[in-house]
Amino acid sequence: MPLTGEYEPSPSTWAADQADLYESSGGTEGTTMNGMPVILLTTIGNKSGKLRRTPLMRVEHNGEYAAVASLGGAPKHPVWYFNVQADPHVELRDGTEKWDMVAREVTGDEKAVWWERSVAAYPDYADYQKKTDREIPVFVLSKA
Ligand SMILES: C[C@H](OP(=O)(O)OC[C@@H](O)[C@@H](O)[C@@H](O)Cn1c2nc(=O)[nH]c(=O)c-2cc2ccc(O)cc21)C(=O)N[C@@H](CCC(=O)N[C@@H](CCC(=O)O)C(=O)O)C(=O)O
Repeated sequence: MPLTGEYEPSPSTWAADQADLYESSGGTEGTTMNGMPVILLTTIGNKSGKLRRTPLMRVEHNGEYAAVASLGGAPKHPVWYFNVQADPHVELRDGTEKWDMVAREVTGDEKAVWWERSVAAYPDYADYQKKTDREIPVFVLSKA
């Protein structure tokens, strides 16, 4: 069931601009960063109830995706993390395709497998984790 609600762009304009281009082009533009593939995650704001759209690096394996709450290795989680924690029903756009997904935070061995996949897809994640004592959380998104 697609998420409904009023869309509220992020104040982080570079990300909001990419999210808007990605969505408004139906996934034909705004689909990369530095030449690497990007997906678009839609969540429900856990305080506002508004739709929030967040570009993330694309990490896919057998139809499941990782959502890596890296925020460039900042000391705090990105706030979209708390949206997904509060309501794991999300939407993921990968290019022109879009699905309802259910997110679960992974830990332990499962996280290690998905972290390896994430770093393979986007090596900067390893640098971000070195930058911070915060353990960068990873959600795995499966088709609803
Ligand atoms: C700036 C802030 O954004 P954020 O949710 O913390 O997410 C920060 C970043 O992760 C986000 O900008 C990402 O898109 C950045 N980003 C990546 N961020 C990552 O963490 N990982 C990535 O792999 C990644 C890749 C990427 C690729 C392209 C690109 O353009 C951006 C990319 C934001 O939007 N804040 C809003 C609130 C947003 C929100 O969800 N509010 C909730 C409440 C949240 C709460 O406070 O609990 C609500 O509406 O209820 C505000 O300050 O008004």
